[in-house]
Amino acid sequence: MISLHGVSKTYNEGRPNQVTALHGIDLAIAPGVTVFMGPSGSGKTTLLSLVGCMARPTTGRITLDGEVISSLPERFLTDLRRRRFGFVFQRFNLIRGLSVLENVMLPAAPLGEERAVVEARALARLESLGLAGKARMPVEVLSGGETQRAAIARAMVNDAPVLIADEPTANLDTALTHRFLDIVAALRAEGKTVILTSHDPRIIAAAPVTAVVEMQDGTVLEVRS
Ligand SMILES: Nc1ncnc2c1ncn2[C@@H]1O[C@H](COP(=O)(O)OP(=O)(O)OP(=O)(O)O)[C@@H](O)[C@H]1O
Repeated sequence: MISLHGVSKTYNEGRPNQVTALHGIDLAIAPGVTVFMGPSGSGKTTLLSLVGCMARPTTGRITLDGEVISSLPERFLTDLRRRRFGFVFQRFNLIRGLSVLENVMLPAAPLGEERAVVEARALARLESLGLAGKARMPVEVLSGGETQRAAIARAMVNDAPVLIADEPTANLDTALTHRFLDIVAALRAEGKTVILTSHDPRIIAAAPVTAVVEMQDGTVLEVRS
């Protein structure tokens, strides 16, 4: 369970271009699939970056399974980020010149596990996402949908309990969106917490979604679950 207590975020504090992106958010995110929606600029990406410990709130605190994560020193935060969170970026950010398998194994490198252990886990993830046959190929040969699945495999290689994805279906057609939702349903069945932002009505109406959080002007307008 992730909890936000009075979380605010102000960018460029004290400067003429100061923007308060989040205003005193109180919210609980349970295991399952939570989708953040709302107009552009309503604070969705900012909220995801705070929950994923990529930035710190200006005020308030965030807890993960009861542990305060919003005020940890940077060196603990980096480790926590690697072990507890997987990220799928909108552009997927796979590294060209490396194979699919090498890309998927990357987030495990700093954790110091044996290469064979990580490779087995990465291959198992690729297999479950239907990409085992492409593991040794360069990422450049993947289609759009395959690239997304490789990015999900990479995000999940450390078996993190929380997957965060910003607009994951923005560039996908209907068939690939449904495929993505099947993957999300499988992650939910594994007991993971999946946190998404989306403008896509197909996602919001989808079966695996457990909660929809509607944001407006840096506040939570409504939570439907
Ligand atoms: N790094 C930053 N520096 C300054 N202002 C920022 C920064 N990131 C976001 N903002 C501002 O914070 C507000 C919320 O932005 P955010 O990206 O969180 O919204 P969003 O709901 O994710 O929008 P979109 O749907 O367009 O991605 C906006 O006014 C934006 O301009």
